[in-house]
Amino acid sequence: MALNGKSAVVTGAAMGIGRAITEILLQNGAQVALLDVNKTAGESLMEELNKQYGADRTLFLSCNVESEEQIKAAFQKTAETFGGIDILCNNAGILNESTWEKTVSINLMGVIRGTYLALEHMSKLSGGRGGVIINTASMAGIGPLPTCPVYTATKSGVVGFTRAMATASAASGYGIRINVLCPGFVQTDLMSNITTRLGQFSHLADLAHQLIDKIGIIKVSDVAECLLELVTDDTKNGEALMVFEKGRQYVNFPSFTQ
Ligand SMILES: NC(=O)C1=CN([C@@H]2O[C@H](COP(=O)(O)OP(=O)(O)OC[C@H]3O[C@@H](n4cnc5c(N)ncnc54)[C@H](O)[C@@H]3O)[C@@H](O)[C@H]2O)C=CC1
Ligand SMILES: CCCCC/C=C\C=C\C(=O)C/C=C\C/C=C\CCCC(=O)O
Repeated sequence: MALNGKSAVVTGAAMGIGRAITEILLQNGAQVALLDVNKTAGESLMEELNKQYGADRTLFLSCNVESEEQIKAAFQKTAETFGGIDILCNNAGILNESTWEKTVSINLMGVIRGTYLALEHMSKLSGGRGGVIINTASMAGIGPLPTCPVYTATKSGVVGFTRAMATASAASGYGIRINVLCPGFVQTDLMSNITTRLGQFSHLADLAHQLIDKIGIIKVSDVAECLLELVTDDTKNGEALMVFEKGRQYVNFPSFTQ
């Protein structure tokens, strides 16, 4: 899919990986609605991007992915402003093992809420143009991160949801491809001051550091380049793409259908 003139929505767009995703979509010609719960950071980023890409290319919408109502309103506003929705990046996420119900609500339920509400705008069965949905999971969703069992569970959930929805979409004729990004450690705010957010597992922080030494830390731009591949390559549906210091790798899952 070529991105020129396409309309995209990115959740958790104000900083970190979401910001890098927003920038790569803009660089490739898309119009982007930035959804984030952090109004100050979101509005200031939109001002910066407006100067760089032109005022008609971005739209900041204050939106908490825990709220169905707020997502619905944000998608409606995006569709009215840009004339539809072609790309959704469900990226917003947190890591907090102490407030674990909130972690589930944002990381897993937020992705499901966003996807289901987007179908109303994107699915060819409900008058949409089809398109692509990319969910941000983590390598933690493939192999466990022992310091963060609930975070790991949400990311495994996002991988499973994406793969099942991708097959459901193809079998139903939605015209939407759905893929999942699985980054390793990425230099963002989520990685800093993490020890308190590991809750009852903070004593295991050394295990995480050993993993970091093993797989390295990458830049947000490395993740954004993988997103671009998953969005633009029309052959990719139901794929999980890992990205870490050694490079990128599609996950080979066992197949039970042959
Ligand atoms: N940084 C890392 O090492 C990795 C991060 N990830 C995932 O990438 C995604 C983005 O994380 P980062 O950029 O690292 O984090 P970050 O903390 O730098 O940025 C997260 C953004 O999401 C927004 N956000 C948080 N809760 C929200 C909510 N309820 N509704 C709307 N927006 C909300 C924040 O305001 C912020 O702008 C997350 O899903 C995270 O789990 C995956 C693998 C590794
Ligand atoms: C192959 C096994 C799983 C590898 C998981 C790799 C990376 C996942 C990263 C994330 O999704 C989230 C980022 C940070 C994780 C949390 C703890 C790191 C602790 C760092 C610290 O204490 O400074």
